Amino acid sequence: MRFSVISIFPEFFDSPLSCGLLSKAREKGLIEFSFINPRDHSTDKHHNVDDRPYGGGPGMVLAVDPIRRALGALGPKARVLMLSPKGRPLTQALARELAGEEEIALLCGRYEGIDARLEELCAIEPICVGDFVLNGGEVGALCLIEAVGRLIPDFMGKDESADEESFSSGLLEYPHYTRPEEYEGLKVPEVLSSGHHGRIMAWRREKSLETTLASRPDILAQAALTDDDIKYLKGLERTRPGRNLFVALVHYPVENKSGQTITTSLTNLDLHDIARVSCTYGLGGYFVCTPVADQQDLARTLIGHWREGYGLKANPDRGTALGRVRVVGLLDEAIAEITDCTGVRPKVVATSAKAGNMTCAQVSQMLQKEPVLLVLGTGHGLHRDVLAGADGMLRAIRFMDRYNHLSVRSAASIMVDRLLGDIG
Ligand SMILES: C[S@@+](CC[C@H](N)C(=O)[O-])C[C@H]1O[C@@H](n2cnc3c(N)ncnc32)[C@H](O)[C@@H]1O
Repeated sequence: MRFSVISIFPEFFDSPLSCGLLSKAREKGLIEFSFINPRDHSTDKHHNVDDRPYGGGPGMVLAVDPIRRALGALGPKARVLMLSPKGRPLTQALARELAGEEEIALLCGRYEGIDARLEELCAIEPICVGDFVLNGGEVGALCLIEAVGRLIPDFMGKDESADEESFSSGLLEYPHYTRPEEYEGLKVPEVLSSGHHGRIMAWRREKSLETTLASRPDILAQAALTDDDIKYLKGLERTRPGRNLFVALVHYPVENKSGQTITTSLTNLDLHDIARVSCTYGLGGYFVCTPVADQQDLARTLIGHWREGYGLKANPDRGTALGRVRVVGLLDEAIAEITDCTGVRPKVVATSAKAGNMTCAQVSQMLQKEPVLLVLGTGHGLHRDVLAGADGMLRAIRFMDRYNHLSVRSAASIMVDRLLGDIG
């Protein structure tokens, strides 16, 4: 495989490519490197390659012409990648795909980046090595060279090493140990000295699942899992940020179509469905807020049927879900109850189909450390005073579309799932 690096700092690569396995791969002829400096392709008498940005602002921009000329020096089969924060993320799957190429060209930006017209003129794939900004593409190019290079046959002592590593199976790798067998009172797990291949494999899979759950639940949610994996995960202790999430369904004060203050009636479906969501996602609780005494009685009668009456015999699971419902008069009572039981006043996050700028990621972050009360409205939405009194407002579901009229039950399910997913 050949890596052709287009960079105004080719010397950047001297040391990393002259040690360790990359240097051995070069000696064995598995990988070849060539460097193209855009300065050598500049028609400017001072070999300048950058200029000031149109529209003003700080920094310089790499000009299109010297870079385009530099790309002209590549072989016909080169797949041209440009290191860029806006690119496709560099993942193990992409590294595997790239390991099958004959020639990879790596275009390294500097300063504010490269004149945007280059991408209109040349077939270039932008690649990003992480959600952060580097000074230039060179460090990213080195990441890619190493991630791809080590997947080339014969690069590593044993090719199977790559199959068991983190990300290869969609999970993080299990922990490793070496001698001494005991250090500072910490022993190497007994199973690893048992010589029992089957037990060692099973232990490693379990540790891999545990490590991924603890460190990267986001990738666990996407990983291919066997029935045994799922059974093992079900038995694991885990922190459940969902316990910090409370939901309130407000029947007063809400607004009608004309913006007048109204009280809406309770619906059996809202009661059941949001209770089931609350139970499924392990929420801290679900408050139904109505100051109307008859409506409160009705809610308690319905709950009683499933908790103690005939419903309990017919479907005990429903009783479990409805056991989470608390009937209160006003939202403030829900806030006071949560404050009493958690010792902390919850952050109140209002919801609306029309407005809101808090992201689910921000609220998920809050749930890691404090209780949050997600407030849903009925009728034509929460009263303006409730919105004004909230600590924040969650961005509307499908905020970019014209039609986003969901039932409050659907909205509650979607929001809770976005905040907690399968793992939270
Ligand atoms: C200072 S950065 C330019 C950042 C650019 N102004 C922006 O905000 O997107 C200079 C160069 O570093 C490289 N670079 C910086 N961060 C990167 C990342 N996360 N992944 C890949 N390349 C990156 C790119 O080649 C980029 O053109």
